[in-house]
Amino acid sequence: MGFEYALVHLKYTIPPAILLTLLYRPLFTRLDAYKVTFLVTIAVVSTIPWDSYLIRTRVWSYPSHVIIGPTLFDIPLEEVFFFVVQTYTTSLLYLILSKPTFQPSYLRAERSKTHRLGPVNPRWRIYRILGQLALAQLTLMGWRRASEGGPGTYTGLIVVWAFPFLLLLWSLAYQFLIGLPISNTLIPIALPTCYLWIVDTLALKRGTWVISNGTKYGVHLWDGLEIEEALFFLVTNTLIVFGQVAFDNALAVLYAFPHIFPKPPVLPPPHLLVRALLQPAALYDEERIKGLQEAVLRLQKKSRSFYLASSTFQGQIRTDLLLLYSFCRVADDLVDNAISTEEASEWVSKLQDFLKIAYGNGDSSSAKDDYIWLNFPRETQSALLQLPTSKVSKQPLEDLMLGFHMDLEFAQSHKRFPVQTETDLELYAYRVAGTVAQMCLELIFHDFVEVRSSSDQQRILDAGNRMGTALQFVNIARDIAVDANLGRVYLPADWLAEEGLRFDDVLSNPNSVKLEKLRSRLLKKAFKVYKDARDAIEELPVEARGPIRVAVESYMEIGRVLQQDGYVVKAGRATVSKLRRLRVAWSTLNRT
Ligand SMILES: CC(C)=CCC/C(C)=C/CC/C(C)=C/CC/C(C)=C/[C@@H]1[C@@H](COP(=O)(O)OP(=O)(O)O)[C@]1(C)CC/C=C(\C)CC/C=C(\C)CCC=C(C)C
Repeated sequence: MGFEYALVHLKYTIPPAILLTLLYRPLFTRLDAYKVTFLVTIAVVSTIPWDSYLIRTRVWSYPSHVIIGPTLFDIPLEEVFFFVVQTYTTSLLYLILSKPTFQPSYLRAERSKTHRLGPVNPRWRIYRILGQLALAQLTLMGWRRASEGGPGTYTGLIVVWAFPFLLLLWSLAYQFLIGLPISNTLIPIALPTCYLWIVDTLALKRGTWVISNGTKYGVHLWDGLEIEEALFFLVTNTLIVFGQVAFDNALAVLYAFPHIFPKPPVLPPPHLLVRALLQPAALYDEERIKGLQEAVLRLQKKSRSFYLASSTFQGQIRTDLLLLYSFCRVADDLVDNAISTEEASEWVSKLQDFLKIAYGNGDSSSAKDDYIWLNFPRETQSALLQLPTSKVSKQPLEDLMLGFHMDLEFAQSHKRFPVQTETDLELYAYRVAGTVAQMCLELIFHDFVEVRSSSDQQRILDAGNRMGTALQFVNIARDIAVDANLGRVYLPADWLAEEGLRFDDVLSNPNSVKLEKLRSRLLKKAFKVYKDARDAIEELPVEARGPIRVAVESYMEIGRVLQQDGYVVKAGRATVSKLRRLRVAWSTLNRT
C-alpha cells in the first residue's frame, strides 16, 4: 500500500479541476452539469472494460507500493478517479473556451447534385467520407497491431478501443469538428494533452504506473514520456472534446430547427439528442441557418454590451434573443438610415403591415414570406423571416413601431417635437425599450416554463418594462450630440426651458454646459428607475438571472462612465472599455 498515485491526483489533477470550476462557476448551468455528467458516465463505463483487460493481461501494472489498495474490476480506484477527473477537467476547459461561440450558426445544409432542390455544400459529404475512411483504416491497423502481439500491442489496443468511438463521433458531428473555431476543438484537446504529458513524464519516471516491456515500442516522445502514453492522452482528450462537440451539435440542431423539433426541453433526453444528430443535413432549413448567421454578425457588429450578454445565455433562449435583437436592429436601422422622412415613414408602415400579416389569423406563412421578399431589402429579409412570432406577443412590437413613429415627428415641420414633457420622454422610452424588455421576458417565460401566478408574471413584466426604460434614458444621455446631428432632441422641452434652452439651442450646440446638467438629471432618473426595478431580475428562472443581470449592468455601466467627473462623450467610440465590460460581467455573474 502507498499514496504515490493518490498524490499525483492531489498535486496535478485536482488543482486544475478546482481552478476551472471556480472560473466557470458563475456560468455553470443545469445543462452544463447534464453534459459533463453524461460524458463522465460514458468515459468511465467505456474505459473500465478496456483498462481492466490491460491490467489483467499485464500490458500495464501498478506496483503495490504506489496505490492505496481498493480496486474495481482490478483497476485501482485512483485510476477510476483519473477517468472522472480528466473528463471533467477537459470538459470544463471546452465549456469555457466555447462559451463565446454561437454553435447553431455553424450548421450547414447539404444536398447532392441529384437532389430535387439542387446542390448545396456538396463538399461536406466528401470531408465526412474522407474522415470516415481514415479513421476506419487506422482502426484496422490498430486491430492488426493488437492481434499480432509484440511491441505494437499497447498502441494497437489504444487505437482499437478509441478509434471506433472517434469514427462514430466524426460521422455524427463532422460539420462542427471541421467548422468550429480551433478554440472549440484543437485548443481544448492540446492544452490538457500537453499538461498530462508533463504529469505522465513525472509519474512514469517515478514508476507510479508501468508499461510492460514486451508490449511497447520503447520509443520516447521526450525523455520519460513513452510514445504510447503520449498517444493515450491525446486520444482520450480528443474523445472528450469530440463528445462535447457532438453534444453541442445535437443541441444546435434541436434549437435551430423548430420545424423539426418544435419545443425541445431544457435538458433533452439522450434519445432526442441522437435523433437530432441523425437528422440528414439535407433537411436543415437553409433560410433559418442564414437568419442565425446574419443575426450573430449583426449583434457582434452593432452592440458590444448585448453581444457579451448574449454569450452568457445558453440553449434555446440564446437563439431566440439573437433573433429578436436581429429584428429590432434591422427595423430601427431601416427607419434611422432612411434618406428622407417619407422613406422612413414608408418603412414604419411596411413594418406595421408585416406585423399584421405575421400575426394575422389564418394567413399562411407564405403570405408573410412573399410580403417580406417583395417589400424589404435583401440583407434585412432573414431578420424579418426569423422573428419568433410564436413566442413574442404582437402588442410590444406594435408599440415599438409607435416609438419609431415618434422619431419621425422630429423631421415633420408641421409637427411639434414629440418630447415636450417628462411624460412624453417616459412614453417614448417605454415604446422603444420597455417593449424590448417585455419581449425578452416573454421569450424567457416561454423557454423556461415555470409555475408562476399570472400576477407575479405581470409584476416581473412591469419591472422589465421599467428597466428597459431606464436603459433608454442612458442611451439618450449618451447620444445627445449624435441625436442632435440627426435633428432629434429627446430631452423634454420642459427641462430645457428650466435651463433657458430651446430645441434649436440643443441642435446648434449639443455640448453646452447647461446640457451637461440635463444629462446628469436624466442619468439620475435612469438610476432611480433601475434601482426600483432590479430586484425583479432575481425572480427570473435561474438560467436567465445572471445573463439578464449582465445585459442590464453592462448597459447601465455606460451611465456610470458618463457620470464620472470630466468624462467627455466621443461619438463612435465605446463608452465602456472592453476590460471594464468584462469586469462588470464577471462581478455581476458572481452575485448570488
Ligand atoms: C442579451 C440580450 C438581452 C439581447 C437582446 C436585447 C435586444 C433584443 C435588444 C434590442 C436592441 C434594439 C436594436 C432595439 C431597437 C430600439 C432601441 C434602439 C432600443 C435601445 C437599445 C439600445 O441599443 P444600442 O445602444 O445598440 O442602440 P443604438 O446604437 O442607440 O441604436 C435600447 C436601449 C433598448 C435595450 C433594452 C433592453 C435590451 C431591455 C433590457 C431589459 C431586460 C432584458 C429585462 C430586465 C428584467 C427585469 C425583470 C428587470
